[in-house]
Amino acid sequence: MTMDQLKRQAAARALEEVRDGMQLGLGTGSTAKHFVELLGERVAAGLKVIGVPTSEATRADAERCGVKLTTLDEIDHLDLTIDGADEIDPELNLIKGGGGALLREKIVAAASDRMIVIADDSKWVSTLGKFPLPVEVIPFGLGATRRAIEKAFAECGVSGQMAVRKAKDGHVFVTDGGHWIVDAQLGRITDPPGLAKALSAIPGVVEHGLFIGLASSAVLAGGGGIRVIERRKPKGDQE
Ligand SMILES: O=C[C@H](O)[C@H](O)[C@H](O)COP(=O)(O)O
Repeated sequence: MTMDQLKRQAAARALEEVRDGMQLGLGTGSTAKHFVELLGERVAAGLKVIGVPTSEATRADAERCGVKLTTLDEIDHLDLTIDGADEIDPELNLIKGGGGALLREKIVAAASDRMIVIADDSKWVSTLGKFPLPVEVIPFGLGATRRAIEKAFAECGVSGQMAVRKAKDGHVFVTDGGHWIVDAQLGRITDPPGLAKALSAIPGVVEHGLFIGLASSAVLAGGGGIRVIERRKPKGDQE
């Protein structure tokens, strides 16, 4: 089975959790795209849901698939968010933002009663950090922000190369919110909640790709079938 087929299987399993009338957060990336397409098929067959997209790319996909959309200004909460991830650890802490959508993804996940992470099982790791950690920053004062990020890394016992993300055309990658992303090659993040807190305290950091205590469950598709892992601690618990 190809990686893409595994992603679609995980998306299909998560779709089983969707009920008529739900307000959904719609994630970003190649796995979330499968979910939006499968959701579109259910909508065409009569399912009534409304979604909040986490990126302009997902907005376009959802519109193409006939999924009705709204915003977090028009509704006050979401029942369920389905999104992919770049890494998932056994506590269901995540690294997200490989596609640059981390800011809207985190706002949507935080506004949602539940978040299901869908992935092929190559995303499952014992310790986060092999995937470069995306940190979304304001371009103004970037030198100072980078120094503050380095200091936060040192205080949290991690270090590694940082690079401003470039788009395929070689220009600086600009997020949907108009910010830049610094990717940090940390290798091993031993205290994800501690690092998340330290990064959030830096003025030039808009958001970072550590999702702590947000995922309720993970659906992992692999050669041996599908595994569903439930988070043991309540949503928002970072200890
Ligand atoms: O910014 C992008 C998102 O966080 C994605 O959910 C993440 O990068 C995983 O994407 P994919 O499903 O394409 O591996």
